[in-house]
Amino acid sequence: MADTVTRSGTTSPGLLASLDPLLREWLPRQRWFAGKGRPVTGFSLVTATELLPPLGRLGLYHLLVRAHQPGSAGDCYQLLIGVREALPPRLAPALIGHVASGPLTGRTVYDALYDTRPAELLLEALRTRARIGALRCDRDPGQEIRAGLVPRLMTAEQSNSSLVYGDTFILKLLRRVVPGVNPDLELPLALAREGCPRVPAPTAWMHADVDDDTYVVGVLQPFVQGATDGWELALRELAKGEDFVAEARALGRATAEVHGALARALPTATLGAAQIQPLVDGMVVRLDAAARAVPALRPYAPALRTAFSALADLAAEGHTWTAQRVHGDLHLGQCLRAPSGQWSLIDFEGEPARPLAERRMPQPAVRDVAGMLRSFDYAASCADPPVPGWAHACRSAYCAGYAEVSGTDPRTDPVLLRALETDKAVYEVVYEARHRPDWLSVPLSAIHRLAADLP
Ligand SMILES: Nc1ncnc2c1ncn2[C@@H]1O[C@H](COP(=O)(O)OP(=O)(O)O)[C@@H](O)[C@H]1O
Ligand SMILES: O=P(O)(O)O[C@H]1O[C@H](CO)[C@@H](O[C@H]2O[C@H](CO)[C@@H](O)[C@H](O)[C@H]2O)[C@H](O)[C@H]1O
Repeated sequence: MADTVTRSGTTSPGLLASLDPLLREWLPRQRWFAGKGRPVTGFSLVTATELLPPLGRLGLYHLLVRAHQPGSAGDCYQLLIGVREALPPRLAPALIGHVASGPLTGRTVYDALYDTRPAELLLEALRTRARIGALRCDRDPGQEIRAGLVPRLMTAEQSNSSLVYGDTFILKLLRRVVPGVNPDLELPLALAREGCPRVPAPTAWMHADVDDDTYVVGVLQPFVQGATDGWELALRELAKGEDFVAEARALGRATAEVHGALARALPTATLGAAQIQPLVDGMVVRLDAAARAVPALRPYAPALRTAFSALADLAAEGHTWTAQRVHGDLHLGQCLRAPSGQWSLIDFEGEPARPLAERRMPQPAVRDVAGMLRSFDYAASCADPPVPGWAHACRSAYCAGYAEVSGTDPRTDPVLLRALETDKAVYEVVYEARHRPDWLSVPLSAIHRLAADLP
């Protein structure tokens, strides 16, 4: 690969100027674009690496670009831009546009993740630990990567983009990137070191080095073949009127296994009043912001605040909690069930909208439990006709499974659980209002229950 790759630089400024009008139109339409609802007013280049020169049939650029928007410094996105004379019909969905000015005038540019050759180049770069321009690949020497695996782009609704190679590996290319240690690589690596089998161990990874900053831009891991995610499975069982108790219990056990391994692998902390107060303050700030953004939440805000103040009160009385690294955005869709029945947890990025430093802070492990409990509630809300008691049975089984492995039933700390479930439901209200307004009633019905402090 090295001989087909040249370090970029000279063409980059002209390159971005010529892409600018096309990206302004294309970027906001992408599922993974985080700045929805605000116009993109321009771009600046963070780094550009020419992977294939645009002289032949196919040119290829790896870019990190900052998209400027009113009211923020602008998020940085990873783009893999292909350049061709014209797009074959199979690449029509990848079209970004036709360049009207600058060094690529007259050429067609497109999202190269849809294209076989660029996807192959990425795997080859990881396999060979390539260093190309800003890109630096590394891999686990203990795992073999066979050359020549056939790539396909996943079509699932995602916050990032993933390529599957021969049903053997999956490469997640992070779209919105921030400099620093990314928990989506950090935690699976730590779990692999602990020998935890509940999380696919990273096989290889790619960084972009820009001045003093390092961005994690891609993580390759074994593909769990024939897996079904917990959300799909739960909906399937609900549609048949079947309970999900055995799976919920297995998920509780899997979550506790992962928590145990994370607590062994990475620092833990004790949270007393001094540490709980900022945590509670954060919950209140998020609630207030959510109530400003979503008017339907406002009538519940005073009652919801009592869930948070009760936690602060308990801390003031001298109660302490253990904090550790957690998944941070655990829900049924982040759990994969292999045909063997084994569960794996994926996507350790945390809630994407939160600052990285916050996502990497030790927290009560019950935060993940609260996420899963909310998820059973979500699934039950989708059932038509409703299956009475389904969510309650799953929630109980999940907590019981968690207790079997960890020795602690999350329900024995109802104040913490209610605060964290409330915080999650508030997050979901904002998430749904922003991304899926038709679903807003799902977290709002939980808000109604939590505000009344009902089980
Ligand atoms: N190791 C894996 N094996 C099989 N499928 C996977 C694996 N990792 C992710 N997936 C699939 O890819 C989808 C997206 O992965 P995820 O890490 O959640 O990405 P995102 O952060 O973009 O949401 C998952 O919902 C799952 O269907
Ligand atoms: O998987 P992501 O990291 O992109 O997570 C985001 O999207 C999720 C929806 O796809 C969202 O999850 C919410 O909806 C799920 C059902 O679709 C439900 O199972 C979850 O419990 C609920 O929170 C997640 O909150 C968001 O961060």
